[in-house]
Amino acid sequence: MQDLEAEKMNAAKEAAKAVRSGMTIGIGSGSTVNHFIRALGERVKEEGLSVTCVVSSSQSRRLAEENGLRVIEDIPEKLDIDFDGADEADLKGNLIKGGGGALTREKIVAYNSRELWVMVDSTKIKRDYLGRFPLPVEILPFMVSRTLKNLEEAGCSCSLRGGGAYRTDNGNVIADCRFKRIDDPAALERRLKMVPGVVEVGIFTSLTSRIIEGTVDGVQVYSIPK
Ligand SMILES: O=C(CO)[C@H](O)[C@H](O)COP(=O)(O)O
Repeated sequence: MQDLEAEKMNAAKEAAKAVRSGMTIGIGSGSTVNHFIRALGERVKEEGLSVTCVVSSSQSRRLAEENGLRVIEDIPEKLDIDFDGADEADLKGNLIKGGGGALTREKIVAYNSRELWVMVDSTKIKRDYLGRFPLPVEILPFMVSRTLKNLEEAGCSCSLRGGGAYRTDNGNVIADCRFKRIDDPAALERRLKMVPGVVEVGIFTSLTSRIIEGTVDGVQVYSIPK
């Protein structure tokens, strides 16, 4: 049986090796990122690395601080590298994110970083098309039933995460949108962002620089040309 946790850990440990003292990095959210934070925390403790980070969720913030990382909220310069996970990734670097609900801050952090390194287990890599994982879209709670209908006009069926009870760190709700398949991620991202009430769409395009896929005994690294 595949040990996905071991794959995530291998990807995270490999990524953590790239951090150098003095860097300011982005840190996303999720179980793979949690492995990354712990691996980096060990390096901070053992090697005395000085690392500053901007994190994309309250949960990652807690773990980062517990592991001795310095967390800041804002910075005028771009971050050196953003390290994050994904729910799906293709080999052009298109991603579906937001399984953990932190997609808006994750996209802000990724956009404002020189590089985005994505750490995934082998089940997340999709060689044909994205869209088996329901696409998370963060929306305002105001007139939410109309926003869901407007999203469905793009060819999906939507449900509110937790029946509407789930709230993001920004106080919004998440619509999980089921498409049969996503053939043109960039066009769909643009289309959904036009719907009033949509705060952010969990499709990430043109941001990824590197995908680190954890395998049973190591990693496979894919560099994504810009
Ligand atoms: O986008 C995310 C959170 O919003 C995560 O990166 C994504 O859900 C993957 O999580 P995990 O590493 O637990 O599989």
